Amino acid sequence: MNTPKNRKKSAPGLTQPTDKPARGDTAGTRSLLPEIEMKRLVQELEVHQVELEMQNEELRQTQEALETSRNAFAELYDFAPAGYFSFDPQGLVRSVNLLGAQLLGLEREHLLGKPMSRWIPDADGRKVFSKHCADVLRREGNDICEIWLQRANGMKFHARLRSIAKESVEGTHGAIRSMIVDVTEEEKLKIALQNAHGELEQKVMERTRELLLTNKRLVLEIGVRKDTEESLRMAIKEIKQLKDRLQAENIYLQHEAAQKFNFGEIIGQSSAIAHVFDKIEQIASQNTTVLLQGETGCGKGVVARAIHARSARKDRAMVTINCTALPANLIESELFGREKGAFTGASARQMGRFELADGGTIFLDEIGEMPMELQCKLLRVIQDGEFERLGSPRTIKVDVRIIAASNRKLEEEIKNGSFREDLYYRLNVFPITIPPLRARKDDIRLLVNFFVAKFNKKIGKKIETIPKEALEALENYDWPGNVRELESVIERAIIISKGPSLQILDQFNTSPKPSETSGADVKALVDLERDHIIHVLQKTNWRVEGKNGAAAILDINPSTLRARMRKFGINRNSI
Ligand SMILES: Nc1ncnc2c1ncn2[C@@H]1O[C@H](COP(=O)(O)OP(=O)(O)OP(=O)(O)O)[C@@H](O)[C@H]1O
Repeated sequence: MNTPKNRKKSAPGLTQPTDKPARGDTAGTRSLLPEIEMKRLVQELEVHQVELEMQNEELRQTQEALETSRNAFAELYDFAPAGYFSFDPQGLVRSVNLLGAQLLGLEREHLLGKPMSRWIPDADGRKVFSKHCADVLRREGNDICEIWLQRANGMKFHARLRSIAKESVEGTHGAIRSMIVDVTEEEKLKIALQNAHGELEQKVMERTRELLLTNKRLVLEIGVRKDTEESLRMAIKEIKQLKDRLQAENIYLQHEAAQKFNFGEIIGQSSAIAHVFDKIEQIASQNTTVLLQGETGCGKGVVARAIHARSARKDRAMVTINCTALPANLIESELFGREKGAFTGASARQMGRFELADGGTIFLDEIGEMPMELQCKLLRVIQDGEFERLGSPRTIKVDVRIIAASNRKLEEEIKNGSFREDLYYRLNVFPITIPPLRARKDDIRLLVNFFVAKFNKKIGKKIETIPKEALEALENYDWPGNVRELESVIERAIIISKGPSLQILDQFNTSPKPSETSGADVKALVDLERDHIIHVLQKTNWRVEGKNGAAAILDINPSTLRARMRKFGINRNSI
């Protein structure tokens, strides 16, 4: 900015030198100051004048800028988003912006100089306001209060006042400037929020109460369940005990039933077979040699197995030797074993059946068929438990229980000279005679049922009934082949039966019955067998083996047929 001093230096050209005396100058003054001095003064005056004019201009511009700024401020003030009020210490409105007047629904001039309390509808609010003003003035700081205000149209709104004290100048009491905002919506939201919060809390409390109750119930239920579980466990234990007892009873009953109707695998309820059962019971646990006698197929094999199964040797083997099934020249090596090269064809060392049966039982089936020379060796084994393998001088000692069986009357064989008497007495320590099936007809029905069940299972049939006539026919038949024959008849019938009823196609020849006790009749039966074998052999031109051989026609093994032939002394030359 140009200071007057500067301007004095920088604008010398502005001064207009003049020779004329200054206006108003008296003649006396002119006479006092030299003219040159006068001119200089005039020049200076002119410079001052110019400077004043410039300063005037500057002032005017500053005033204009001030006016513009004031207008802008007034606009800002009027249209600010809050009501601006200033009050004197008594609460009279000194100034208010446009929005402030609009908040109260009035023209600005109707507010100025009026007490603010006029628009505070309630006495409490008025108290709050005057206290607020006093506090603001006293603290000369920022303070907030909330009161209800009432518009000119009577509508109330919730107002928030944020006030500040205006410094008092000397001699004045200062003033309060307040910004007033309508917070009705905000308050409503706040209340709604508070209500929602309250509701939420209420709900949480209710839910918590419910959960606590549920929890309590659950705890009770768990207790009840635990009790139930405990009683269930007890019940299961009791059931198990009952089951065990039932099973035991069942086993006992089954045992009873077995005792009553069968004996292990031996089926029968007749008094004749019951007598056999008693004998088995008596002798099974002993080491005694047993001689089983009875017709072919009557069950000597099953009785031998029953004795072994009830003996202390049951866990060791029962070795069976069918003396008819073995060729005469092999019986010895089969029984006692052989060393390699003991005879032509003995390519390897072989253990005999007596050695195999060591600790167990040996069942010598069809003992009557045993060649005389071997009977002696057998006697030695029975007496001393000793023998030698074929081709070996070494004596072997064994512990074997002997059960022998014969379908021939051995006493007769002794008489015929085909069986050693001493061996017979050694074997006949405990004889058991198994009655033929015709002597125990009471067992037939039971045996039929047993075989039907057995072959149903084996063949996969479902035979459920046996016609009365069929049963009667079976009961009336004499069964020369005994139980084996009955078993074959039932197996055949099951195979051919269609549907659930048993069909028996076999024709049973019920020729006059031989007396069961007569020894002569038994002999007659043997003779019948001998005659029949001779008859068949003659028909086949003495061919034993092969498709059209006598063995095939008789439905027996060729070695069995040969044994029978030996037994009956049948040979082509002698007939
Ligand atoms: N009481 C029975 N209960 C059930 N099955 C029996 C009975 N008796 C015999 N059997 C059966 O009959 C068939 C012949 O029995 P087993 O071989 O014991 O007779 P066996 O008298 O030894 O005959 P063989 O003198 O020809 O050697 C076998 O299948 C056997 O299971």
